[in-house]
Amino acid sequence: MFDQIPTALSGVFMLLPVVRKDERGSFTKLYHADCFARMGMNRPIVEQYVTTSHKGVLRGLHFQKPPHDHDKLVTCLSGEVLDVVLDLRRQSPTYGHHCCLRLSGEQRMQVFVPSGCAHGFYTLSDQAELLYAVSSLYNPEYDDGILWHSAGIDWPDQFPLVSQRDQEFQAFADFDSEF
Ligand SMILES: Cc1cn([C@H]2C[C@H](O)[C@@H](COP(=O)(O)OP(=O)(O)O[C@H]3O[C@@H](C)C(=O)[C@@H](O)[C@H]3O)O2)c(=O)[nH]c1=O
Repeated sequence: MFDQIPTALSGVFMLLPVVRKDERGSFTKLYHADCFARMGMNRPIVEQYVTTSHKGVLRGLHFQKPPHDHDKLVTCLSGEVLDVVLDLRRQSPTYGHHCCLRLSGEQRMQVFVPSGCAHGFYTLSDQAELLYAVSSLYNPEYDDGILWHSAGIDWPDQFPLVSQRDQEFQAFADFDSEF
C-alpha cells in the first residue's frame, strides 16, 4: 500500500502512497496502523495539523524534546517543498547529518521523521500544504528547534521568509542533544 524508500538517515523514510485516480479525481490512503507498524513506525498518532505556506517560506527545524518527543509523519497534500530532516540522535551513525527530499503534493509524498530528528522545509511552489501526524501532544514548553542555516544544509534560497521564532533558535553547534 506504501512504497518505503530509505534515506541517508537511519529510521527516516520517504513513503509513496498509492494514488488511485478515476474520472472523479483521486483516492489516497495516508496512514494504516498495521502497514506502518510493519515498517517499524508503531507509535500511535495522537494529533494532526496542516500548514499552508507561500513560495519562499521556510519552516523549521523543529522537534519536541523528551519526555514529550514524538515521531512525525509529514504528507505533502499540494504544491512542492524541499523537505529536510536533521539527525539529533547522539548514538546515531548519522548524528548531525541531514537529508533533503523533494516532496510533491500530486503524489501525496510522505516523510517519516522519528523522534530525535528535527524537521523543516522550504516551499518551492506558489503554495504548498503539508499535513503532520504526530505521536505525542503539542507541548509548547518542550517544542524546540535548530537555527535553519546552522546545520550545513544547502537551502535553495539565502533569504527565505522565516518566522521570528525560527530565526531565534539555537545554532546546531550550540545544541546539547538530549536524544
Ligand atoms: C506545532 C504547533 C503549533 N501550535 C501553535 C503555536 C503558534 O501559535 C502557531 C504556529 O506555530 P509554529 O510557528 O511553531 O508553526 P510552524 O512553524 O508551522 O511549525 C511546524 O513546522 C514544521 C516544520 C513542522 O515540522 C511542524 O511539526 C511544526 O513544528 O500554532 C499549536 O497550537 N499546536 C502545535 O502542534
